[in-house]
Amino acid sequence: MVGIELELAINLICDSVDSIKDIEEVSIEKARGRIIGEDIIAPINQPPFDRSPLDGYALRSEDIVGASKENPIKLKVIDEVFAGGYTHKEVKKQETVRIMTGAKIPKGCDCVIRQESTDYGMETVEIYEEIKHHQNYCFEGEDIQKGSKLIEIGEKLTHVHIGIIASMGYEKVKVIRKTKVALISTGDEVICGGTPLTEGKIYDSNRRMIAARLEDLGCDVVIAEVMGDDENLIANEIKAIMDNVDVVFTTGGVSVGKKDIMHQVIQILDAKRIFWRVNMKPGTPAIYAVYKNKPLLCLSGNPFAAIATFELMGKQLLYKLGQDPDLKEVRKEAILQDEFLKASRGRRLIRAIYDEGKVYLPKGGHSSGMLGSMVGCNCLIDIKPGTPKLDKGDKVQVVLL
Ligand SMILES: Nc1nc2c(c(=O)[nH]1)N[C@H]1C(S)=C(S)[C@@H](COP(=O)(O)OP(=O)(O)OC[C@H]3O[C@@H](n4cnc5c(N)ncnc54)[C@H](O)[C@@H]3O)O[C@H]1N2
Ligand code: MOO
Repeated sequence: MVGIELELAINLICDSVDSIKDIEEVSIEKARGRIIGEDIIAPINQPPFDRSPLDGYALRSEDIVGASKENPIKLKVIDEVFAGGYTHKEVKKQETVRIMTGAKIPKGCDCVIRQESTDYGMETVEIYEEIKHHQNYCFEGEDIQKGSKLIEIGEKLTHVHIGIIASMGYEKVKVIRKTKVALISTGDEVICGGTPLTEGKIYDSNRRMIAARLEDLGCDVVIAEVMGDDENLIANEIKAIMDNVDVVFTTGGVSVGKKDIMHQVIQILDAKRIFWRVNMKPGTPAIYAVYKNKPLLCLSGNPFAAIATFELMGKQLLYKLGQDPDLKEVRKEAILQDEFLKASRGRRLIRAIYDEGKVYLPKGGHSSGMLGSMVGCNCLIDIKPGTPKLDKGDKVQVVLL
């Protein structure tokens, strides 16, 4: 093999770029899935006051010792308090306040009795059950203590984080800005959808497919173009867009054909080529270069090769840039449930479906140019070089997508 190992390729790619440090402030409505750019320290207690978890009566537990249905204890109701309100009255011996769930517990009370254990009295109330000190009592700060660290810089915000941030009264949060990506599909045979398909042409799938995947991965696709085979045009375009993006991905034109123009594009740009060819199938002829200190990853035009190498190398590059922990490569051992009869002289990665330790092959072809059988696949089986075939029951390693 003439290329480098996949692991080395990933290391070279990741070592060549710095993580994005730019922070932007976004409304919490838009913050789900973003990487937080600051520690969030609680500015208040949650709940912000001692409150009732029940609809009932707030009282002093010592006043109702021994209370039961047979031996009710009568208390004077001195006020009524709803969630959102409060009373300034202090509850003294043999007194109580009618209270609703979520309302602030009045001074003097140390517990709340549920209304079902009373006669629901308005002026006075009969209590039918004894409860203890601090029973049915929510303390200020019992959920979140003022000053505690709620979210650490670098965490990915889930809906639960958003709930917590919202409970602290914040409307905005600082996050790492999204990774800005440009995509270019090359090849004179590649045309955009919506135009008639003429002889020898094919519709572009790579640009739309990778753009959609980039959205899944939380990136901002700022440019997505179909550009033909003119190396000067492509080089000029990359020159023009590189300042506005963090990374450029291209597909097509990386192999050894007369029109495999990405080699010339890299020369015209005077970009630093880091590697060409990775010891694996699909996507062997991938090229990686650095231009204006930014990454230019050129993938094979074959749609399966393009998406597989994007998943293996492109995703790790995006992980380094945007620091989204969900983008880190995950490998699992699995037991193959089908056979794969093709010999793998070199390392081969094939599409498959992983489910709880088992892995299934999809129906349909496995070649680099075929995308149809990729539907529903959620992993790549990493087949070692020199594997004659895979049998049902073989233990394999998969890379989750
Ligand atoms: N003599 C040799 N020929 C080839 C070799 C080799 O070593 N010696 N390597 C083969 C391998 S492996 C691959 S992979 C391909 C890679 O070719 P390129 O990356 O240069 O890609 P293209 O030739 O431009 O396209 C390949 C294939 O994919 C179709 N394509 C391209 N772009 C798109 C797109 N945006 N959407 C859909 N389909 C696309 C294109 O029409 C070709 O059919 O080279 C082998 N050849
Ligand atoms: O390396 Mo290429 O993607 O197999 O056909």
